[in-house]
Amino acid sequence: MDTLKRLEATIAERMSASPDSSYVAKLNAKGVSKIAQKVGEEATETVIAAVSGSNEELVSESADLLFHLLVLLKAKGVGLDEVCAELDRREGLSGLDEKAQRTQ
Ligand SMILES: N=c1c2ncn([C@@H]3O[C@H](COP(=O)(O)OP(=O)(O)OP(=O)(O)O)[C@@H](O)[C@H]3O)c2ncn1[C@@H]1O[C@H](COP(=O)(O)O)[C@@H](O)[C@H]1O
Repeated sequence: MDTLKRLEATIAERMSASPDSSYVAKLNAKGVSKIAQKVGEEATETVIAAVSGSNEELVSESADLLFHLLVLLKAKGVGLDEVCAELDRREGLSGLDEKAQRTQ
Protein backbone atom coordinates (compact mmCIF):
# COMPACT_ATOMS: atom_id res chain seq x y z
CA MET A 1 0.00 0.00 0.00
CA ASP A 2 2.84 2.40 0.77
CA THR A 3 4.08 1.83 -2.77
CA LEU A 4 0.71 2.72 -4.30
CA LYS A 5 0.35 5.80 -2.07
CA ARG A 6 3.85 6.93 -3.04
CA LEU A 7 3.13 6.35 -6.73
CA GLU A 8 -0.17 8.26 -6.40
CA ALA A 9 1.77 11.25 -4.99
CA THR A 10 4.37 11.03 -7.77
CA ILE A 11 1.62 10.92 -10.40
CA ALA A 12 -0.09 13.97 -8.84
CA GLU A 13 3.20 15.86 -8.99
CA ARG A 14 3.94 14.83 -12.61
CA MET A 15 0.44 15.66 -13.96
CA SER A 16 1.43 19.30 -14.44
CA ALA A 17 4.99 18.62 -15.69
CA SER A 18 6.02 19.16 -19.28
CA PRO A 19 4.65 16.44 -21.59
CA ASP A 20 8.11 16.42 -23.19
CA SER A 21 9.73 15.16 -20.00
CA SER A 22 6.92 13.19 -18.35
CA TYR A 23 4.89 10.18 -19.54
CA VAL A 24 2.19 10.99 -16.94
CA ALA A 25 1.86 14.58 -18.20
CA LYS A 26 1.86 13.41 -21.83
CA LEU A 27 -0.89 10.86 -21.18
CA ASN A 28 -2.91 13.31 -19.06
CA ALA A 29 -2.77 15.89 -21.87
CA LYS A 30 -4.53 13.36 -24.13
CA GLY A 31 -7.57 13.32 -21.83
CA VAL A 32 -9.63 10.86 -19.79
CA SER A 33 -10.80 8.79 -22.79
CA LYS A 34 -7.22 8.02 -23.84
CA ILE A 35 -6.19 7.20 -20.25
CA ALA A 36 -9.23 4.92 -19.90
CA GLN A 37 -8.31 3.24 -23.19
CA LYS A 38 -4.78 2.58 -21.84
CA VAL A 39 -6.28 1.03 -18.69
CA GLY A 40 -8.37 -1.24 -20.93
CA GLU A 41 -5.31 -2.25 -22.97
CA GLU A 42 -3.23 -2.96 -19.87
CA ALA A 43 -6.11 -4.97 -18.37
CA THR A 44 -6.28 -7.09 -21.54
CA GLU A 45 -2.50 -7.61 -21.49
CA THR A 46 -2.78 -8.67 -17.83
CA VAL A 47 -5.49 -11.21 -18.70
CA ILE A 48 -3.39 -12.61 -21.58
CA ALA A 49 -0.34 -12.90 -19.30
CA ALA A 50 -2.44 -14.73 -16.68
CA VAL A 51 -3.87 -17.19 -19.19
CA SER A 52 -0.87 -17.87 -21.39
CA GLY A 53 2.18 -16.04 -20.07
CA SER A 54 4.71 -16.52 -17.33
CA ASN A 55 4.21 -15.23 -13.80
CA GLU A 56 7.00 -12.74 -14.54
CA GLU A 57 4.91 -11.32 -17.41
CA LEU A 58 1.85 -11.27 -15.15
CA VAL A 59 3.75 -9.22 -12.56
CA SER A 60 4.96 -6.78 -15.21
CA GLU A 61 1.51 -6.33 -16.80
CA SER A 62 -0.10 -5.98 -13.36
CA ALA A 63 2.33 -3.16 -12.56
CA ASP A 64 1.41 -1.44 -15.87
CA LEU A 65 -2.29 -1.87 -15.05
CA LEU A 66 -2.06 -0.49 -11.51
CA PHE A 67 0.05 2.44 -12.70
CA HIS A 68 -2.41 3.40 -15.46
CA LEU A 69 -5.39 2.93 -13.12
CA LEU A 70 -3.80 5.38 -10.67
CA VAL A 71 -3.33 7.89 -13.52
CA LEU A 72 -7.01 7.46 -14.47
CA LEU A 73 -8.20 7.92 -10.87
CA LYS A 74 -6.08 11.06 -10.53
CA ALA A 75 -7.38 12.46 -13.83
CA LYS A 76 -10.94 11.90 -12.53
CA GLY A 77 -10.16 13.47 -9.14
CA VAL A 78 -10.70 10.19 -7.27
CA GLY A 79 -8.27 9.39 -4.46
CA LEU A 80 -6.78 5.96 -3.80
CA ASP A 81 -8.09 6.39 -0.23
CA GLU A 82 -11.65 6.46 -1.61
CA VAL A 83 -11.11 3.12 -3.37
CA CYS A 84 -9.53 1.67 -0.22
CA ALA A 85 -12.47 2.93 1.87
CA GLU A 86 -14.85 1.13 -0.51
CA LEU A 87 -12.79 -2.08 -0.20
CA ASP A 88 -12.79 -1.68 3.60
CA ARG A 89 -16.57 -1.19 3.52
CA ARG A 90 -17.02 -4.39 1.49
CA GLU A 91 -14.70 -6.27 3.83
CA GLY A 92 -16.98 -5.15 6.68
CA LEU A 93 -20.06 -6.22 4.72
CA SER A 94 -18.62 -9.63 3.91
CA GLY A 95 -17.81 -10.02 7.61
CA LEU A 96 -21.48 -9.25 8.35
CA ASP A 97 -22.57 -11.82 5.73
CA GLU A 98 -20.43 -14.46 7.40
CA LYS A 99 -21.83 -13.54 10.83
CA ALA A 100 -25.40 -13.72 9.46
CA GLN A 101 -24.70 -17.15 7.95
CA ARG A 102 -23.21 -18.40 11.23
CA THR A 103 -26.35 -17.40 13.18
CA GLN A 104 -28.73 -19.06 10.71
N1 LIG B 1 5.25 3.29 -13.20
C1 LIG B 1 5.38 3.95 -14.24
C2 LIG B 1 5.15 3.37 -15.53
N2 LIG B 1 4.75 2.14 -15.91
C3 LIG B 1 4.67 2.18 -17.24
N3 LIG B 1 5.00 3.39 -17.72
C4 LIG B 1 5.05 3.86 -19.11
O1 LIG B 1 3.84 3.49 -19.72
C5 LIG B 1 4.05 3.40 -21.11
C6 LIG B 1 3.23 2.25 -21.59
O2 LIG B 1 3.86 1.62 -22.60
P1 LIG B 1 3.06 1.07 -23.84
O3 LIG B 1 4.04 0.33 -24.67
O4 LIG B 1 1.84 0.37 -23.41
O5 LIG B 1 2.56 2.40 -24.55
P2 LIG B 1 3.35 3.38 -25.49
O6 LIG B 1 3.39 2.76 -26.84
O7 LIG B 1 4.66 3.82 -24.92
O8 LIG B 1 2.36 4.63 -25.43
P3 LIG B 1 0.96 4.83 -26.16
O9 LIG B 1 1.29 5.53 -27.44
O10 LIG B 1 0.26 3.51 -26.34
O11 LIG B 1 0.20 5.72 -25.21
C7 LIG B 1 5.57 3.29 -21.34
O12 LIG B 1 6.02 4.48 -21.96
C8 LIG B 1 6.12 3.18 -19.93
O13 LIG B 1 7.33 3.87 -19.76
C9 LIG B 1 5.29 4.17 -16.67
N4 LIG B 1 5.66 5.50 -16.60
C10 LIG B 1 5.88 6.02 -15.37
N5 LIG B 1 5.75 5.30 -14.21
C11 LIG B 1 5.95 5.95 -12.88
O14 LIG B 1 5.54 7.30 -12.98
C12 LIG B 1 6.58 8.14 -12.50
C13 LIG B 1 6.56 9.45 -13.25
O15 LIG B 1 6.88 9.22 -14.60
P4 LIG B 1 7.05 10.47 -15.58
O16 LIG B 1 5.72 11.12 -15.71
O17 LIG B 1 7.54 9.89 -16.89
O18 LIG B 1 8.07 11.37 -14.96
C14 LIG B 1 7.87 7.35 -12.72
O19 LIG B 1 8.86 7.76 -11.81
C15 LIG B 1 7.41 5.93 -12.42
O20 LIG B 1 7.43 5.73 -11.00
